[in-house]
Amino acid sequence: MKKLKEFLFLSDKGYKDLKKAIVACTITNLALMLPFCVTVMLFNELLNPYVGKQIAWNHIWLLWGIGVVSAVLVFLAARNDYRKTYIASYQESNKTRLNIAEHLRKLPMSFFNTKDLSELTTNMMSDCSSMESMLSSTIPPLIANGITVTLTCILLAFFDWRLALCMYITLPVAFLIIWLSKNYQKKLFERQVQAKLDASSQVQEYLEGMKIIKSCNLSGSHFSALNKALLSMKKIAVKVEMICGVFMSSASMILQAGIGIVIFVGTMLLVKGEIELLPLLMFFLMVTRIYGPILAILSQLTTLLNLNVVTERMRTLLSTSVMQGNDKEIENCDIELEHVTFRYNTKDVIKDVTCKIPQGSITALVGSSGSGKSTISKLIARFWDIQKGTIRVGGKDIRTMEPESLMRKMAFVFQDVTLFNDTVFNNISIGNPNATEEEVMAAAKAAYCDEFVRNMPDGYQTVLGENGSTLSGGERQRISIARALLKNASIIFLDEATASLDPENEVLVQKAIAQLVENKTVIMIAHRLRTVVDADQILVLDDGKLVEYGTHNELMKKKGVYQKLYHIQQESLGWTI
Ligand SMILES: Nc1ncnc2c1ncn2[C@@H]1O[C@H](COP(=O)(O)OP(=O)(O)OP(=O)(O)O)[C@@H](O)[C@H]1O
Repeated sequence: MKKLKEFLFLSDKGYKDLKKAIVACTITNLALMLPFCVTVMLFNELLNPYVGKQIAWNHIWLLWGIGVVSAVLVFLAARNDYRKTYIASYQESNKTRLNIAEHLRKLPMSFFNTKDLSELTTNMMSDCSSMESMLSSTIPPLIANGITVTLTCILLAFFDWRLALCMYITLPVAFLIIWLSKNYQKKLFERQVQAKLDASSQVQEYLEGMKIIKSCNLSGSHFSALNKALLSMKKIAVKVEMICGVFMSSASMILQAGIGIVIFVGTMLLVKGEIELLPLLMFFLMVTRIYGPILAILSQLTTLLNLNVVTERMRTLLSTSVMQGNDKEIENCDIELEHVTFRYNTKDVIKDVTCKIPQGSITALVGSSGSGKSTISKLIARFWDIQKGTIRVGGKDIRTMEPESLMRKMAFVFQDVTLFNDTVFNNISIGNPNATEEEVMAAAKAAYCDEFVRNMPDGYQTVLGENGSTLSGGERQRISIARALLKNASIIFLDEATASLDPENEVLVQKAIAQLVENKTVIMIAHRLRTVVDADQILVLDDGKLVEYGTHNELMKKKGVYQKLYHIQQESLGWTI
């Protein structure tokens, strides 16, 4: 049982609930035997005239009474069983989903580099659902059925051990069939899980790429990839059903052959006068009922034996170590990079970078596309841990800092703004969930959001749709600035937020940014060099190396990479189409 707890990642409460559910299921099973016993006793009374006795009508009425009471008991036991199994298992799987979400938040970004989104969605939804059904409709009934069948077996052996033996003689063979087929079934099951993952990944890609598929008329090739994935999922599902069906039917046929054996042996014993009619009838009745729970055990056993297939991915996910660090406070916001080298996969993308970003300064990161500007800013925010060197904020190595505490000091305004399918108000207040309504409004006003938000159908309570699809680029950008303003972090990262905006929106966003960066340490990733002319220092990156640094004037005088880039951009401004 302890193993089961680890296997299913149960909390202490979940484990206790599971044990309660097993007891509740066993009680239901035992309660279900009451009407059966009453029926046997009724038979006994009604058969009295055939053995020269009188029917005792008071007994019959008493048995009727017991029958009604046992029906009520069955109802109460079933209700209790439902509460203890289903409700508890839904609560537990909800907790597991939240645990996964919480764990994901603490994982380094390198983990997400190796996972695709649909796999994580499957983890949270489908794997948790499988565990939910294990907890509700597989494990408690399976164990309860096991207990009931064993108890019944012992009870029947007291009546007549020979018939009890006949009843259970086929059971080991049926179990053996399922046991021997378990490895084969597991392989099939693994293939089915993989096919489902592939299909959901294809569906996600298809939906995400809908715009491109439509605009480039790619319907044929993309649809065929999706079609192929769905087809192979169907094929493997049919195969699994068929093969599992064959094993289950064989086990069930062999098991139920026990009915014939009981009838045959029972009749022989009756003819020889070694058994009375009533116990024989009881065995006949029992034999038709007992195989139901045993078959249920057999079919659930397959699922239980494949449990690790379902839990394997969850285990990998939940056992991936989270980012370490306990320090919560920093004294200032001076940032220092010392011989920093970093790679995402195999190739170094940041190479031996050493630089200082003083508190309260504006530092611009410039360089050609792919030179490592975004990577440097993500490393300072500890989205990834570096492989060589040290990054310090306020004099402390960021690897010793608790990622959340570090993140509290930082706010980001990126070009690709992420908005949630929630109200405008909630999208802004993500910056500081404890902010009052007035503070949220003030941040929205300062970020020039107030006017367009008030023109929306429900004002601040308007739901934005998935990723704010109903807003323009500039509006989305201003909401993200309001969010950052509300966070009031000391270090601001700007990924040249205005690069893709029209002039009118650009002016508004620039004004909002001016409010945001006042008295802050600012790191801006600049694509257009005219925006960095006033920066306190400019770091020039080339192929992951820091090749130059200084102010605009200093770098222009150097006549190096920066000056070259600057001139190229100046020339391009003069181009017309
Ligand atoms: N998540 C990632 N996984 C693997 N490689 C990545 C990842 N992100 C970036 N890279 C690679 O790292 C290198 C630096 O990328 P980065 O985004 O930091 O450059 P950049 O200077 O910001 O580029 P741009 O100006 O085009 O945004 C590139 O070669 C890029 O392909």
